[in-house]
Amino acid sequence: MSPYELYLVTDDNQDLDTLVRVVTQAVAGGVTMVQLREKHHDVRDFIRRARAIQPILKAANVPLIINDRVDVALAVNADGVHLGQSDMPVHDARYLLGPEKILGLSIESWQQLEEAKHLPINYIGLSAIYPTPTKTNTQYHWGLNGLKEALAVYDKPIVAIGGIRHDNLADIAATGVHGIALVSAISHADNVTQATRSLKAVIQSSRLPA
Ligand SMILES: Cc1ncc(COP(=O)(O)OP(=O)(O)O)c(N)n1
Ligand SMILES: Cc1nc(C(=O)O)sc1CCOP(=O)(O)O
Ligand SMILES: [Mg+2]
Repeated sequence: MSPYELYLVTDDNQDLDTLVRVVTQAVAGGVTMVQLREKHHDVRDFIRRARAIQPILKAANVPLIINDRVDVALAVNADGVHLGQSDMPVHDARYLLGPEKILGLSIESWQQLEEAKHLPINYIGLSAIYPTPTKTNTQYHWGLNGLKEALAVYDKPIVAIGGIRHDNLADIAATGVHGIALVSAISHADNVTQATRSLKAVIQSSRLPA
């Protein structure tokens, strides 16, 4: 099983109590990785929110990934960082984080995919599979065929992100992609645990036999 299989990216609009509830319930439902994504809070709140969810994730052995900020990841001793194309360059991040931490990079074009083959990263986020209201500044939409082609030419794990929900999940999972990252399908569910279990069941039943 890939550690990226069902990857929750948190909703930065949710207050601390909601964040803790969503992460607790998503872990109960079987998420395999959690990224804390903060776009509005200051660095103190970012660290506070990371420390609030960290014990829940540690108890369940679910890695905590910090979005954008290597300093926050180092401060809380998170398991890794996810960087975009305008965040800290990956060589600098790898130098600061050391060889063991998980480092992910968003890939928004075929040229970036080619360049990523030579970078010291653990996985890429294929940005974005479909347009999504959760992040409106995505540069390119890979679609199902782009995802399949990327899987054919890139050797490290690929995480699909953007506009993935219950009704299009099976097709994405059937490509054999290593991970599926979701914000709203988990964070905005009425019953987070049940939604997570159900998403995971779709992923596992859609995978081609090895
Ligand atoms: C798993 C994953 N993939 C892509 C992204 C997007 O990162 P980025 O391009 O840096 O955009 P922001 O999330 O920082 O707005 C991601 N966060 N996670
Ligand atoms: C955080 C993020 N990054 C993306 C990218 O394509 O780089 S899309 C995205 C948000 C995904 O939200 P939802 O699952 O609600 O569509
Ligand atoms: Mg970023």
